[in-house]
Amino acid sequence: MTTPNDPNRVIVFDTTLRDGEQSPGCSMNLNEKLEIAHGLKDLGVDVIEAGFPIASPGDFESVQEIARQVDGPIICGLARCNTADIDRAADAVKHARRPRIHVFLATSAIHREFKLRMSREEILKRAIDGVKRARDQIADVEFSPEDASRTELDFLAEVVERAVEAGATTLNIPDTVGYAVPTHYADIIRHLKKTVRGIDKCVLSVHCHNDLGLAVANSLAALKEGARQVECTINGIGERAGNTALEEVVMALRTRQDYYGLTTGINSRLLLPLSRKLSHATGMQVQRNKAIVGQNAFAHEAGIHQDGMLKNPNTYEIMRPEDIGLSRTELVLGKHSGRHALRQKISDLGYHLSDEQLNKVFESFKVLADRKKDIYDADIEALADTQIHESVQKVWKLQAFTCNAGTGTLPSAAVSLERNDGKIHRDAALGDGPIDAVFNTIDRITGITLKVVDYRVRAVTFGGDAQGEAFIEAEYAGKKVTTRAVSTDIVEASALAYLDLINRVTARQDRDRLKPTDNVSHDAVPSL
Ligand SMILES: CC(=O)SCCNC(=O)CCNC(=O)[C@H](O)C(C)(C)COP(=O)(O)OP(=O)(O)OC[C@H]1O[C@@H](n2cnc3c(N)ncnc32)[C@H](O)[C@@H]1OP(=O)(O)O
Ligand SMILES: CC(C)C(=O)C(=O)O
Repeated sequence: MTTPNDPNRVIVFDTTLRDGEQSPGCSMNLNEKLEIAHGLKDLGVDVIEAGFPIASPGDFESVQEIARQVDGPIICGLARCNTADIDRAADAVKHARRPRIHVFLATSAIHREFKLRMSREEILKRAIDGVKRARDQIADVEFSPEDASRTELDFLAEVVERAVEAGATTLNIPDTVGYAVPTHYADIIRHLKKTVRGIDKCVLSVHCHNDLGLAVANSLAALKEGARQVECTINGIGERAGNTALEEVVMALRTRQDYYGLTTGINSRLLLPLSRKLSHATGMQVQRNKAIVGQNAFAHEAGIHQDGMLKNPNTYEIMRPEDIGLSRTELVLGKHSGRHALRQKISDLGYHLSDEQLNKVFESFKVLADRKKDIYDADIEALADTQIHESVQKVWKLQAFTCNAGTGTLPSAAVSLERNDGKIHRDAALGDGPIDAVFNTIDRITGITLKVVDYRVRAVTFGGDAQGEAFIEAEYAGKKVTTRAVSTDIVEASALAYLDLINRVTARQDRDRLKPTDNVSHDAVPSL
């Protein structure tokens, strides 16, 4: 039997594989169902409604295999109130260590009149017969008066009482069409608890649909009134707008233990992995802002929130991400973010900018965020690199140069550089061409030799006075760096670009010479 000893322990009845699978586009094959069923067992659900065995040979086989292979939870099969359905369900679940049959019959006037075409008396008889037939085969029988929330209260109480008398061990009160609202649903549960004889011998269960977006709220309201089984599905999948989302109801009970005083047997850290597994199996994506398992559920973009989160996560999070299986909260950078979050991101990316540098990056970040929806780490790196690049102290400045090239002459260059101490350094060298000669001369003056691995020039404007851009990719101490410079003279553009790389290397060497205690933003110097 399923009645837990602890009166505050809620039985989690998962119907992902039955009601969940009824949602269009969510059909699963046998292997997928087995995989989900094992996941549900690991998650710690108490009951797995594995399918509706009469529905198809495939459904029967799935329920049967789950009953055979998944040991731990109660394995349940659904049946209408007729002999064939009940016997088929009994056959499917019989191999489970703890089998259950779930029989249902609609009780509301609209279903009686238009769907079943049965009188109240016929409904009572079919319900009693159904429960008895199930009880004859399996000791654990759940009965559901379908569309209970739209059923006349007195008749609902009568059907439920007769089902108890017939041997039902769990009484489920479905809000089949998601019509209930929390106070109304709580009233129904309270009324049944007060008026139905023998109801205390059964577990009172709730099964809610989300047509008005109230499935979880209604379930919680019923649990507060004394229901002790909640029927739900992973990601809230199910007919139409879905069922009560397991992850939401479980985390609500856990987070608001102070209010409900109820517990479940769920290992909440497996919620996200199972949610993802189900999405993959069904192809049904979880909406980004879905509670608990949505991509945004633990993501913050607003600067004021990010600042609060960095100071103390409790300011804007009521659950810890790791409690649902997420490694950490995400601070998403976007147009609403502030300096605190940007600083954190920049630091996570390995930069150590000064306040002044950060402010400059922040300004360009805001301009970028206005234009761009998603800001990636690479965007932030580019902004930080640009800022660092601009703030590198220029040790060497090009003062003058000449170069010679032509048929029958050796390509040569003479270069004059000014160091930042004001001294002028001059030298000359040969090369494979005039530009190579300029680079060689710069090497001789500065004492640094770069290995150029890529070199390109292109015109960046039009006409005879077009600006030429020189692009250089070079290697120094095993690290690659690129730069570009623009001039109307392509040899000068090349010399400027090369000198820019030399300046970065020099800055890096200077940094290495500085003591760690110096009040300088050392790591702001890009590595070469
Ligand atoms: C609220 C819920 O989620 S209930 C579960 C709903 N899930 C499903 O329906 C999915 C699986 N269903 C199926 O594969 C098919 O509907 C089957 C195999 C069960 C039945 O198929 P069919 O025999 O062709 O009947 P069909 O689905 O067209 O109609 C349902 C019949 O069951 C009857 N019925 C509905 N609920 C019940 C019930 N709880 N007890 C007895 N009979 C019922 C209907 O009145 C109708 O009977 P009728 O043929 O005499 O008019
Ligand atoms: C079979 C019952 C419990 C059902 O799925 C519903 O009423 O929604």
